[in-house]
Formats: sequence, structure tokens, C-alpha cells
Amino acid sequence: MERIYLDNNATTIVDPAVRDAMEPFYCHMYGNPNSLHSFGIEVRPYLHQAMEQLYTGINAADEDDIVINSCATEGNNTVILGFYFNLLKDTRKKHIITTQLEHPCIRESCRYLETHGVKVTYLAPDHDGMITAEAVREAITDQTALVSVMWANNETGLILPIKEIAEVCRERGVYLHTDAVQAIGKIKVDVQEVPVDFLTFSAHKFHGPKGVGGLYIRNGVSLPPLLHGGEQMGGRRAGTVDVPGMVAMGKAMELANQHLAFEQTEVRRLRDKLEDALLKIDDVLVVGKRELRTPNTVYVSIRGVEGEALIWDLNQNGIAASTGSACASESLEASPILTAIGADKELAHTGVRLSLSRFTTEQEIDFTIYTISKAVMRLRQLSTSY
Ligand SMILES: Cc1ncc(COP(=O)(O)O)c(CNc2co[nH]c2=O)c1O
Repeated sequence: MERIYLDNNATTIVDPAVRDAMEPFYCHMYGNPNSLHSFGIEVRPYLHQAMEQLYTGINAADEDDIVINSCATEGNNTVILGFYFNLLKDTRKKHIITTQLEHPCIRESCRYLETHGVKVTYLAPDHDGMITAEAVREAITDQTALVSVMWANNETGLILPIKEIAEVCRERGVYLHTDAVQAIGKIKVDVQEVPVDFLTFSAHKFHGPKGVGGLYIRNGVSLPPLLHGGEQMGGRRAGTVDVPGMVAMGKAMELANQHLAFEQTEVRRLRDKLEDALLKIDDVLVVGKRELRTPNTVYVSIRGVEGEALIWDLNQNGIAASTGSACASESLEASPILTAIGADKELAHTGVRLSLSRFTTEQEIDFTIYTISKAVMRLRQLSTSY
């Protein structure tokens, strides 16, 4: 059997239709869109079309901004650091609220601001692995300038109550940023229904290429650029636009939204089939209620089976999965989310994330179930603690 890819929360395959859409801009349509000659002028309509696809994809209003950048890490840094230079530096509002669930690019940019005198609250998940709107409300003070909470968690797939959090932030006059990397293409993201002020995404998480992302900025909200220089993106992000990447991301966004129903039905069905099989194994913990998770993700802890050992075993059988965020996959610390939900120390080291996509097949899931069952038996026999 071909290799099986079940690490789609880390990155995804580029949809063939996306690849076809971007190909001409590596060949005969290579002009710089800022150029005044025909080579530059001819690519502009494709960028306008891509922008339309992105605006439609998140239901952004015409007067809002979407800034094309290199990835969500850049978008998240732009918001967190931009907020410091724009607001926190010179005013008494020097407090940011975020969570312990965030991707390292949020945590580390916040930690950097702490070295510049900003106070940051890192809300801990509750026993269900969740951050509630009530917890955000209780953490807001008269010095709070920004709340940053991810829309969906990359390890567990848990969907956070962003709509309720947005209502709390509006009520208290606090800006809200959400990292929507793990939401786009899996669940509906609508910035008019959920009034966030900033939202970040990365194309390679929804079958677009790596190296291109987007930052949504609500109309009337000012934010200084992270990258200064040319007038690209209206001065919000200098640098020659990645034309093929932008065209690709627009197409990927369009396809992602066309497939949301498929994600909620077929992808969810295959994920649930895998999850039900895992739950038949003794001493197993799946994090979060499945109806509160993105349809493609299951994060499972199997007592007596080190996460890294299981990942290695699966890889030997041609199956790609991960112990959590690839960005942190080398770290052997206990998962903060497993610790937060009360998993004991041993269990907190056994987390394995399996994340499907619209390209995952039933045959692949059946083989994965068979392989995991075999691996667990083998590894538990070797375990000294089980
Ligand atoms: C929630 C979230 N935010 C930001 C990023 C960074 O995106 P990038 O800038 O495009 O790299 C990731 C990548 N998450 C993962 C990367 O590998 N495994 C993961 O879970 C993510 O899951």
C-alpha cells in the first residue's frame, strides 16, 4: 500500500486543482504585479480574483483588510508585536490575555513582549481541555488591550468558543485576535458572524502551498506592519507579492469552503471509525468530546505506550502521524493539554495525534486501525510500566 498520511494538522497535500492554478505564474506569467508594463499588469486580475476568494472564504466585508504574508507565524507576530508598538508601548494598557493552548509562535511572541514590560496572562485549559468565555471575562482588567485565543487547537482539534469570547471582548472594549489556522477548511469561519478584530491563517493547512498565509484586519482597526518597505498590500506588508502563492491560496480557500460539508460528513465518519476502534483498546484516553472537535482530528493517549514509540512504529508501517505540534515534536515534555485535563504524568507522555483530510480513504483508516492495534500489543509487552 502507498504511504498513509494522517498528519494533516501539520501540513496538507496541495490539491491538484490548486497546483494547476498556480503553475502559469511560475512559467509565462511571471511579472511583478507592481510593474507598469504588460508583464505586471497581466497578473493583477488573478490577484484580484484570489482576494475575492479569500474575502468570500471568511465572509469579510469589502472595507476590511486581508494582508497576504508568508504564514500564520508571520501573521501572529504581526498582531502581537504590532499591538505593542501601536498601543501598549505608550499607554497604560499593557496587558494581553492568551492561552496555554496556543501555538509556539503566539506564546513566544508574547514572552518576548514580557521582556518589554507587557503583562501577559496565559489562561490554562479546564478539565475538558477548553478555554471558556467566562475565564476570559474574569481575566480582563482595565489594562487589558488584546485577547488572543485560537479558533481550534492543533493537537486535539478542540474548537474554542470564539463567538462567545468575541462578545465578551466587544462588551469590555478589548481587541480580539484569533489564530484560525486549524479552523479554516474544517469548520465554518465567518468574521461577520463572529466579530474578531484580527484573524490569521496559513494556506498549507487547507491544501494550499507552504510559504503563503493571510492576516485579516477588521475595518477601522490600525496595526503597524511587521515588514516595512514597498507599498505592497497598501503598506501593511512590504515585499513583492508571491503571485503563485496568492493565487493558490485563493483557490485553496474556495475549494476548502466547497468541501466543508464533506469534512463534516465523510471525513468525520472516517475519523469516528478510527476513534471508535481506538476506544476499544483498554486504558485509552481521547481528549475532548468529538462533537466539540474539528471533524478530522483525534488526540489519543494509550497507557503503557510512549507517543514517540507509537509514531515510530506507525512510520515503519508507512503511516505518518505525530505526537502533537510538529513545531514542538522534538520536545519530550508532557503535553500541557493532557496535564491540564488531569492526565497523570505517565499518560501525559503518551499522546498521539491523528489528523485526516478529504483525501483520506476508508482503506487507509482500516489499515491504520489494524497497525495501531498490533503496535499497542507489541509495545505494551515491552513496557516496564504496563
Ligand atoms: C494553531 C497554529 N497556529 C500557527 C501555526 C504555524 O503555522 P505556520 O506559520 O504556517 O507554520 C500552526 C502550525 N501547526 C503545526 C505545524 O506542525 N504541526 C502543527 O500542529 C498551528 O497549528
